[in-house]
Amino acid sequence: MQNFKTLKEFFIQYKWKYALGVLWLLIVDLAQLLVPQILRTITNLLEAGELTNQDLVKYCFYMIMAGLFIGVGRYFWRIYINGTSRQLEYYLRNKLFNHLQTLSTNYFNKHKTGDLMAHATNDVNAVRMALGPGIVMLTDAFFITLSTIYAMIRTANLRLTLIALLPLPFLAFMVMKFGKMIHGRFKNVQDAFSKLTDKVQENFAGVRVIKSFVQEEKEIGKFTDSNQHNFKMNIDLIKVWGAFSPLIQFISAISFLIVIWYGGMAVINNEISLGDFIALNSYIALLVWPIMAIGWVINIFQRGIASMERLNSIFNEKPEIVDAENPLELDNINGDIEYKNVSFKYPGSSNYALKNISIKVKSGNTLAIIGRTGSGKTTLVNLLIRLYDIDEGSILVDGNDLKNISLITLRENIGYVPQESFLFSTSISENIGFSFEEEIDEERIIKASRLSELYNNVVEFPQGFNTILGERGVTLSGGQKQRTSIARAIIKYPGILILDDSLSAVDTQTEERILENLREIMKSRTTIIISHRISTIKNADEIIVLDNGEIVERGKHEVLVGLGGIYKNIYEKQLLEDKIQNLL
Ligand SMILES: Nc1ncnc2c1ncn2[C@@H]1O[C@H](COP(=O)(O)OP(=O)(O)OP(=O)(O)O)[C@@H](O)[C@H]1O
Repeated sequence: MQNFKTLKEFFIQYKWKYALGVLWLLIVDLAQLLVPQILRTITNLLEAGELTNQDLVKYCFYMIMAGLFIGVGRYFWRIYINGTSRQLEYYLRNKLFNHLQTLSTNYFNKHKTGDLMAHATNDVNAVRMALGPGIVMLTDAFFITLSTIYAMIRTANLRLTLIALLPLPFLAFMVMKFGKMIHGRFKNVQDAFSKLTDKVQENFAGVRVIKSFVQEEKEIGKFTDSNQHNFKMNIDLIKVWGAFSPLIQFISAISFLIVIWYGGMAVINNEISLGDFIALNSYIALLVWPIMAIGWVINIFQRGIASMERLNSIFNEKPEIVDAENPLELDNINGDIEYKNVSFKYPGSSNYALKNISIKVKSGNTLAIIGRTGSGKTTLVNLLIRLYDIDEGSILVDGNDLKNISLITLRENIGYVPQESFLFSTSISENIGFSFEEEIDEERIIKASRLSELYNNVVEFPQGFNTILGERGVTLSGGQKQRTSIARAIIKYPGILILDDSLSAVDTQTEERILENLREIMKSRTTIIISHRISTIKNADEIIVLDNGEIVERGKHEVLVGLGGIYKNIYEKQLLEDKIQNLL
């Protein structure tokens, strides 16, 4: 039950709805208890030959009224309890999504998307079941059982009631035994489903790679294994569950048998009337449901607790990157950047991704970064947007330690174009205006798209800027996707613009035009360009060459060519490639 503490706020807010629901449920249960009493009276009158037509009409009317009452009552408890549990589902899913949004990138490196999706669907659902239908069954199991036993004792006698209820302790024992097994197997089912979802998600996301490497068969095989495992875990659960339900029914049927046997004998011996016998039978029939419900309740609560445990482990996860105590809220950032002796290892890694990095970039200047793959270029900019925090050295922006600037100020003032252009499945204009909460002028969208040399392409689409992109923007070419990402970053005129290999899919003439446009708007701002192409970075104010996490060369293009090191090497290779290209 400790696990449900996370939902305290919700319970406080909705306690009256739950209370009303339970109240209606109790009223219905009471009305149900009246029916055997009416039957008993009718039978007794019949047996005594005293039942008149008028009595018959009266008792039938009572039965109809009880039925109506039960029907109306059921409607209300469903609205209050099940309706509130749907509200809980909504609340929990929102809470989960909001919390996940606060977590740092590193959390998403460690946890698979499929797993998180399973939490948001299966686990939330299991908690809803526990706190909706579970509560109904718990109330019923408790209240009907007690009140029915009380009514049985009053109708017949203690001895007969006790004999009829003899199988109950055995039932409780079985329920406990099975409950444990069900809990374990249900957890396995949840895990298997997570893995399956993950496999499906990864396959669909990577469908182009799978097809181009002709790996469909292998992937189908892997999926089948995962599906088979999921199936097996479900079967394992069904096996226990399948034995559990009939066993409970069997045990309750024994109670029936006892009532018929001993009750019949009691009628013969004139210990109880025929009406009492009929009522006892009806009570046992009434008891079957709560006895069954005990099993269900245990099962549903076991599942709910297991799922809440899993959800709590996410809720307990703290974001690694957080604001300082009194963070600086700046109106804007000019773009003076300084890295002072920065060294960095990724969490869990023993190798340095960056070693002793010192850089100074003045606002209005362009810094370019080049180097072999894996040399630390992306890491360098990841630190500037605080996707990770550093332990060694410091980074200053406009003279302030990065950690003291509020994350919102920092990120709102940085325009970041990542290496992989991720676009959302909405229109092009919504993708470009992504950083704005309100809808923005078409003029601004057009201007940003002109600056990123995307405009001419988009106007050729029949729907223009309203063109809806498929998942991951498949309706656009690689270069168009990159330029949409650039438009998305520059539309907010950021103090710092970061292009992480963002022109690699654009031809050199277009690239030249984009850089020219950017030079114009970034005059009083800072630009950081990462590239493998010399043509992209040759006009930068400073170029640094990274190798194995260290700056090995730095300076302007001409200086670096003069050094005769890695930069010159890359430059000459690219010149040669261009010459060969021109010859073809
Ligand atoms: N999340 C991570 N966890 C652990 N190590 C990482 C992580 N991301 C990157 N690395 C490692 O850090 C090093 C630098 O990676 P980085 O992405 O900065 O290289 P890069 O120069 O941008 O490469 P590329 O040109 O291929 O984009 C690499 O050795 C890489 O394996």
